[in-house]
Amino acid sequence: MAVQLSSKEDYTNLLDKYDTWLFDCDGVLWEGDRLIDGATEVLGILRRQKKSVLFVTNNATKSRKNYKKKFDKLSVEAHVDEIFGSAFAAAVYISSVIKLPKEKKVYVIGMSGLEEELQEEGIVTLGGTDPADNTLTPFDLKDWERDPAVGAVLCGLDTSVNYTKLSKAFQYLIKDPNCAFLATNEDSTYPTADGLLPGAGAVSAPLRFALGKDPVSIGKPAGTMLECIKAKHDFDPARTIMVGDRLNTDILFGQNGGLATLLVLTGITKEWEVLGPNPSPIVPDYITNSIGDLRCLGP
Ligand SMILES: O=C(O)[C@H](O)[C@H](O)COP(=O)(O)O
Ligand SMILES: [Mg+2]
Repeated sequence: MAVQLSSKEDYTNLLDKYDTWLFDCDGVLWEGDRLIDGATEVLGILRRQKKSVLFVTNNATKSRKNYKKKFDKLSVEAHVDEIFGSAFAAAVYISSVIKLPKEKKVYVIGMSGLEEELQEEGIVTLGGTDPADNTLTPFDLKDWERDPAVGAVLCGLDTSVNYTKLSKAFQYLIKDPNCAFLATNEDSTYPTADGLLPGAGAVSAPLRFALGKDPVSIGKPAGTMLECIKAKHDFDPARTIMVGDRLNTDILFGQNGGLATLLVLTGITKEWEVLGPNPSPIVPDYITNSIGDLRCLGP
């Protein structure tokens, strides 16, 4: 059963128990460009208490450098080495886990941040923000020449997804049985400042349906991102807590990694999903309304 945090003593105990705090971003620190009330103060409190603060987002629309600019714009202290996104994890996965040969290319359904992380890892990309792929002109297969060098299709949140991109990705995956089908993450929805929108999982869903198979999903709850974090930061899983808003990504990611988990209710998950009447089988260690509740630990 999740421990519902409410008193200053509850939050103080959490502060004493955990040295490393992993924060999900969308729905925990912000919704779109709107900061969650108190988030900046609480991050400041944790840093003053000499806690390690890391950011772990499934949002593949931005590279780590882009996220650093977003943090700066929102006046939230963050260092690029503290930021881990599924775009970065996907680049590491392709280069270091499946070790895609350098002569192979990746067809991308995704945005510039994803392309940037892949290209920084030395991976040649097709699709993505290429104007030839960002068109509503009907796709005509006889006018298109498949690039045989494509060895993987990677899907991330793409707010410009279209039939041309889906068709090219589909062709790459049915014509070459060795072409890897990858997704940065499979979040069903995306919490913006003005409400829910379809998430990255809804972008790859047409391909899953047309192909009759699922992609390898690299983001939370998969362990790839935690492996990326371990490669850069020393931390004790027993004294590390993952703070998230989605049970089947953030909380499961924490549990898979042997971390403590704190669910906040400022994003996707609603209280009844944890407390009943029909609770999820994924049960966080702790639950609180907002990360802002930890302000009581200030100044
Ligand atoms: O659709 C998506 O990609 C996700 O909703 C979104 O970007 C999740 O980001 P996170 O909550 O992991 O920061
Ligand atoms: Mg989130």
